[in-house]
Formats: sequence, C-alpha cells, structure tokens
Amino acid sequence: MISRQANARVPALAISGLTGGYSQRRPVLHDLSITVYPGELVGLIGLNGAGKSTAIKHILGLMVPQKGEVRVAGVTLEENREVYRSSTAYVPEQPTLYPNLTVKEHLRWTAMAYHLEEAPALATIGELAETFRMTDALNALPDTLSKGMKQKVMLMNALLVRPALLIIDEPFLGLDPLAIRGLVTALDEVRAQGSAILLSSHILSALDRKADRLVVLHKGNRIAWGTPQEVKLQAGFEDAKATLDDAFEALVSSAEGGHSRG
Ligand SMILES: Nc1ncnc2c1ncn2[C@@H]1O[C@H](COP(=O)(O)OP(=O)(O)OP(=O)(O)O)[C@@H](O)[C@H]1O
Repeated sequence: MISRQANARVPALAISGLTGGYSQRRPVLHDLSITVYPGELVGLIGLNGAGKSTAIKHILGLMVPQKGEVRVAGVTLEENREVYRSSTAYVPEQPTLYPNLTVKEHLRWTAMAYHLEEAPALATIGELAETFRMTDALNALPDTLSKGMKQKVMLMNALLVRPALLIIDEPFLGLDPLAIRGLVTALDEVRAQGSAILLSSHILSALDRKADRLVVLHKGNRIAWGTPQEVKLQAGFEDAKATLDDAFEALVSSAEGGHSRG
C-alpha cells in the first residue's frame, strides 16, 4: 500500500498517456499510465504479446512515445539523459554477460560505471554474493556458470546499483528455490532503501504475495490496476480466497468479450 508520505514524493516512474509501438499506424500500447513510488513493487502482468516488453523498452528509452510521456525520477529522457539513465537498472530475462570478465569483475565494472565508492561497493558485493550463495563463484567466468547462476549475476549487478527504478523481467524462472528466497529478501532490502521495482512476471502467485500494486495489460490496454485485492475486486471476485490467477483469467475473458466468473 502507498502511504500518504510516499504519495508526496516524486514517483520513481510516471508513465502518462503512453501510446507507442513499432509503427505509427498500429501502436502496441494505448494510452498507458503507470505510477510507481519509491519503495513500491509494482507487478506488470499480461498474456504473451500483451505489450509488457514494449512498455519496458519505452521506459528504458529504447523506443520513443508516439503520445504521452515517461518520467523516471521526475525527468524525461529529453530533459535530463544522465539522471534518467543513472536512475534505471534493468535485468532482462536472458542473462547477457561478458565472456572475459569474472563475476566479481562484472560487479566491479558496474560499480565503476555508476561511480560507486569502492569500499562500500566491495562490501555490498560480498553481501550480495552471500545472499545469492555465489561467494564461491566470484572468480568464475560466465561460460562455467549455469543459467540460473548467470541470472543471479545480472540481479546482483542491478541490486549493487540501488537505482531509483529497478526493472526486472521474469526473474523467477530458472532460479532454484533458495535463490528465489534470496531474491525476494534482496528485493525487500532494496525497497526498504527506497528503490522502486517494476517486475514483469507470469508467476502470479509470487506477485499476489509481494506486489504493492499490479498493472494488468491486454492487447496494449491497461485492463486493471491497483493492489492485488483491488484487481481481484475489479475482476469480480469478492472472495478473499480468490487467487490472482483466477482474477487474471476473468479479466482477460471479460476484455475479450467473455463473461467474468467472479
Ligand atoms: N520488434 C517488433 N516489431 C514489430 N512488432 C513487435 C516487435 N516486438 C513485439 N512486437 C509486437 O508487439 C506486441 C507486444 O509484444 P511484447 O513483446 O511487448 O509482448 P509481451 O507482453 O512482452 O509478451 P511476452 O510475455 O511473450 O514476452 C505483439 O503483438 C508483438 O507481436
């Protein structure tokens, strides 16, 4: 839940009236608005092709809005490129690492790129390695790591930066149960330090438990928005036991002209 105090702060992410996509003639996103406050975790949900990645590309400044705007930490990319870029960290679903850098070298390189002070950064690297059970792998090259371990390196790099806005694409796939626990703990920590998180995932049970608010996208339209409880109500479920999967199915069915089952 957002507190009144959080509301008074500058949103980490403010998307308003965003229409955008790959061609002017057929936009993918239609008049999308999302606000994420410091310390909040907002879940981005939608079927394959709903527009989640396209929304993320707009937030990362890789695509230009056809209408509307995207603000990160209060600025648009045009207004202040440096603040915008340094306030955002992104963890893609597919890990991309430099083959010639060890895990620790990746982390040190990130620390340098973001101008972090060396001693506290090294301490945080040690803590992150413990959280993700990666201490023994700090000197390993990416080729010798499993997929889940590579993903952990990507997450550790993003968490090291403690950006205003952390965007994470489908983080739970490929992680072992202890790594998922470590991730959830680490996400709680970065939120407590004031970072906002936008997390795109198909694992709705995790978002039901952890998200402050959810955005449900369907064919580029926002079809529901609010706390998990509010989204369930919007789907027609008043029963506290209804799952987010139930609500999501009902919302999609209703958006496609079917009947909500709530
Ligand atoms: N490079 C591209 N060029 C043209 N159209 C694209 C491109 N990438 C995606 N699209 C289209 O944009 C729409 C939204 O796709 P997007 O990748 O944003 O969905 P998504 O919600 O991220 O899906 P998924 O859960 O499968 O990752 C789809 O209709 C897709 O075909």
